[in-house]
This record gives sequence, C-alpha cells and structure tokens, in this order.
Amino acid sequence: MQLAIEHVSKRYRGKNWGLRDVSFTITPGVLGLLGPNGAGKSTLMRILATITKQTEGTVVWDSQDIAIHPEQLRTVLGYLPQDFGIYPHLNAIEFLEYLAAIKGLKANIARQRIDELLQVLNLSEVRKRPLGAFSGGMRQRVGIAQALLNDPKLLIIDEPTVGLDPEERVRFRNLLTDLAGERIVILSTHIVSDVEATATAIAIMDKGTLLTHATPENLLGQVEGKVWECLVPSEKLIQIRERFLVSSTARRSNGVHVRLVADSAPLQEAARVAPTLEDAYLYCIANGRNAAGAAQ
Ligand SMILES: Nc1ncnc2c1ncn2[C@@H]1O[C@H](COP(=O)(O)OP(=O)(O)OP(=O)(O)O)[C@@H](O)[C@H]1O
Repeated sequence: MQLAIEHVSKRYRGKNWGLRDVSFTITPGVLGLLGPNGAGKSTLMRILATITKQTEGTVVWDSQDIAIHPEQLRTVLGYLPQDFGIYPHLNAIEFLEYLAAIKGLKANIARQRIDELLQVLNLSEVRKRPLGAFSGGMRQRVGIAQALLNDPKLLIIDEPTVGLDPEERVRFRNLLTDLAGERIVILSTHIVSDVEATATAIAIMDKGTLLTHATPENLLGQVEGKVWECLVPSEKLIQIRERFLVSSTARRSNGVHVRLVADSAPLQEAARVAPTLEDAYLYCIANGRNAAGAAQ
C-alpha cells in the first residue's frame, strides 16, 4: 500500500502556483505534513483526496493513476477537509447516516459502524443533540467519525486542531495514535506539536515546494548540536532575533531565556541543548528560504 506523488504541480487560475514539482512516496503510518500558511498543504490534500486535479505530474495509488481512476482510491478514502461543514439541525446519528448513505454503505452496516464510532469518539451521550449545539471539539470529532465511516486505508485530515481547546487537542492526538495501524494517515498542520508524538514521517512544505520528507529522528539529527539556550538582557533581544534563528523566548526576572538554532555557540555562555522537532522545522524552513533567496 503506497501513495506515490510524482512531479506534481498545481497552478490556479490567475497563474498562482499552489504546488511546484512535488515528489515523494507515502507508506503506512502517520505522515505529518507541516508548513506555514500558504505552503500548499491544502492544495496537496485536495489533490490526494481527488477533489481537485493537478496541472502537471501524477499521483499513483497502488499502481493506478488517481486522476484517471479516482474511484479505486475513493472507496478506501476518509477525508476531513479544513472547512468541514455540518448541518446544524441534524443530530450526530442522522448526519452520519446521511453521509454513510452518500458513501454507499449498506444501512445495517452503517448503523453498527456509527454506534462504534460514536463510542470511540466519545460522542455516544450527545448523539441525539443537534450538531448546531456542539462545541468546536465535538464537531471535529463528528468530522473524524464521518472520515472513518468506511474504515479507510487512506485517512486525510487537514488542520485538525484549529478551534480545539488544549484538552481537546491532547485527546485528538491520543485518538490519532489509536487510529494509525495498517493505514496511511496524513495530517496537515502548521502546529508542530500536533504531530510531534504521533508522526512516523514528516514532510515540510513552504511556498508550494517540498523542503524535506524524512523520519522525525532524521530531522532531529539535522539540528543535533545546533540548538542553544542563553540568557540575554531584554534590550538585546531584537539584536539576537536579527542575527539568529530564535526558536522560543521566555521572559524571567533576570532577563530573557532564548532558545535558538545556530551552527556554533551564539554567545560565550550559551548552553547546547537537545533539539525538538520545532527547532528542526524552523531550521528547515529558514534554510529553504535562504536557498530560494540565493537562487533568485
Ligand atoms: N482556489 C485558489 N485560487 C487561487 N489560489 C489559490 C487557491 N487555493 C490556494 N491558492 C494559493 O495556493 C497557495 C497554497 O495554498 P494552500 O491553501 O494549499 O496552502 P496551505 O499550506 O494549506 O495554507 P493554509 O494553512 O493557510 O490553508 C497559496 O498561495 C494560496 O493563495
């Protein structure tokens, strides 16, 4: 089971490029697709979900070009788009039954599956409440339930934690770990911590291009020995930000604790610390932009 993306580009009307020559192969596990706003994540997700077609290149699912044979992929696809809409007057059961019918599931199988999913997603108690009265987190879980109706082999979730409170985010991450198994899960987000614990592979995009596709360990290896922490007086912070790639700051009574990524010690008293995926992500984006700047 694999999804091969080969030289895929997408040009929107108005000549805006959404993607430029993206190639990589996705295998079972959780792929964290990371990138800032406008990186091209949703464009790629929509192409993989056969909602839109690329301008150039091919996407191959188990030896079939999905632009020519979308039906083969659609039967095993679960998709939660970024702008998932609900019918506010339907309750969770009615809504999921409606979507199961659209997906062509038999009524008795659908009924059983919906019961299971409502339980797994902790929605059983509110199953008869109109969706209009649901919180953001509850709606998100209904969205995930609909994506799982057909027990998909390919599950695509676009920006899943937008609008969730911290507790709901944690619950969502745990759910994702349970869902992984023998399927491909693609999770697109600009929040690194959403995928930190769950991803088995990470793809980083910026401005329509793929910067890297690697294991989390491999990405961390790229910044090993390059992450530093130091204490600087607050008036020096602007200067530090101009010179270095600052990953985070924390204001304390004795100054500002700065965490940054640099090839060598930024200040004499800086201490080398273990990298996180957030450091690796920032480093990758900054390097990509530097390389693009140098090429222009
Ligand atoms: N329908 C469209 N028409 C024209 N340009 C578009 C369209 N959709 C996306 N784009 C452009 O394509 C580029 C990639 O957008 P895309 O939405 O795929 O990025 P993203 O990484 O998902 O960002 P976000 O997190 O903000 O949704 C952006 O420059 C965007 O303006």
